Amino acid sequence: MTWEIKGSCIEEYDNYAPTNTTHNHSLTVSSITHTMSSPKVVRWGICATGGIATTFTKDLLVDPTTRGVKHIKHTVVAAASSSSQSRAEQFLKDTGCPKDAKAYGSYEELVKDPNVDIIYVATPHSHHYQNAMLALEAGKNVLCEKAFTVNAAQAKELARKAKEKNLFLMEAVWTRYFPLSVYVREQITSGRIGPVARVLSDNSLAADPEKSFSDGKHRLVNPDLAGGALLDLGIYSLTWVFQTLYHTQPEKTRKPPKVLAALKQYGPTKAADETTTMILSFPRSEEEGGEAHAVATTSLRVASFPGGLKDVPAIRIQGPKGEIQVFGPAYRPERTRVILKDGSVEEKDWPQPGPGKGSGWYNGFGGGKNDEGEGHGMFWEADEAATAIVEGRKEGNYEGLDESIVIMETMDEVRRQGGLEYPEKIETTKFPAPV
Ligand SMILES: NC(=O)C1=CN([C@@H]2O[C@H](COP(=O)(O)OP(=O)(O)OC[C@H]3O[C@@H](n4cnc5c(N)ncnc54)[C@H](OP(=O)(O)O)[C@@H]3O)[C@@H](O)[C@H]2O)C=CC1
Ligand SMILES: O=C1OC[C@@H](O)[C@H](O)[C@H]1O
Repeated sequence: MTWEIKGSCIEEYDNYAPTNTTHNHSLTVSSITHTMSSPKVVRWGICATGGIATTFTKDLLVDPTTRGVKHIKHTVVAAASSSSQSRAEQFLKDTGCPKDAKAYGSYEELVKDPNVDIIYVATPHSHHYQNAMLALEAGKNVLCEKAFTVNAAQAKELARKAKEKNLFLMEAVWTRYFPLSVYVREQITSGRIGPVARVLSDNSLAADPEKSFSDGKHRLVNPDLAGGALLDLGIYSLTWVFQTLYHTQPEKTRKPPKVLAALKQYGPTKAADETTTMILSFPRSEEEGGEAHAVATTSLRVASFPGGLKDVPAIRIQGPKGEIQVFGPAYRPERTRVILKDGSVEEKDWPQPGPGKGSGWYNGFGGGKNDEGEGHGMFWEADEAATAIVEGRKEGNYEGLDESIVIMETMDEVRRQGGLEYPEKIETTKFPAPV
């Protein structure tokens, strides 16, 4: 096999374009051209065996050429469960992993496996810091589920450790890597709607919490697991705000927002948020359009789409020349609409590619579905992580560690204003956590 890296140019997802459009779509995923006789295989180790680990692993095993990706392939060489080795074995079977993949009964064993190139951390956010640090300390690259950590101090420590060890580290905010998100950012940077003046962003699920999580143990409401709407769902409301108002700015001039927050505690546990709303103000020079505003909101009580209705935009990105609307759940949108001042309207559908229908998604508390073989959309972030490793990059292209840290700082400030603190054992930066 040869794997040649050249100096400049782009890689295209040339088989994947939105439907209902004549738009000529090419996505820049790297700053180098890959010329190869066969794709580079990246070997994954899966840390935890819960809901999202299952969805992600199934997506990893979808043939990348079904989305036009030819320069890399993914394989799963190991998975670990903190509960038992047999659970890891079952996980490997259920997700259709290669027969020789190793099953471990502890995360410590997984990170020592010399065949693993990158670890995907899929534990509750309360545990991301400890689990990602374990992997980095052992010399492994890491893709870590959202929310990256419980607080910004932990995020900074992980970034520091990755740098010290010269390892790749990325927060797994899958939505950022969707072709739909790339398209939206391109509409902004090309100036199509003018400088963005305001963003309205909602990611809310009417989860019926007292009924669905009546014992208070579910990760969405359990303070020991950093429960609440903000870290689980609000991160997507903020993702849309940051990827449109912050990431689209030149790195040198990006400035963190001022934040004003209202946070309602979830009654039964009083240590997780039920509904949180943030007003953000991004400082900008006059040449950049001046100060820009955002309202980002999230809730476990009420829904962005009551009754499953998806005809209300979850995100509205507004500029003087027009507005971009994004439909479907903020974490997995499937349609965009651009409305320009001249009255023209352009709609695009963005179904997830893959062998299945791409119609279901895992929602973290028993709803939704995860159809056999469907493209869920988590492969885009996996492609980015694998591409970075092959290229020798240490961060993701569409959300670097500095940006993950600024977002964690924003959520810290929201929690400070709302009086939401988690137990010290999960807020700590000590590694390993004191028992
Ligand atoms: N990107 C996305 O779309 C989604 C992302 N997520 C994120 O993924 C993470 C996991 O969520 P999800 O898969 O729904 O959660 P689950 O509860 O389904 O799975 C979490 C897994 O983590 C492991 N684990 C380790 N320690 C603990 C602990 N103390 N309590 C509970 N589980 C533990 C367990 O696996 P084992 O016993 O094998 O070690 C468990 O199965 C969260 O950070 C969440 O924000 C969740 C849903 C969707
Ligand atoms: O990341 C997520 O996206 C889908 C949600 O339903 C889930 O709770 C969350 O963790």
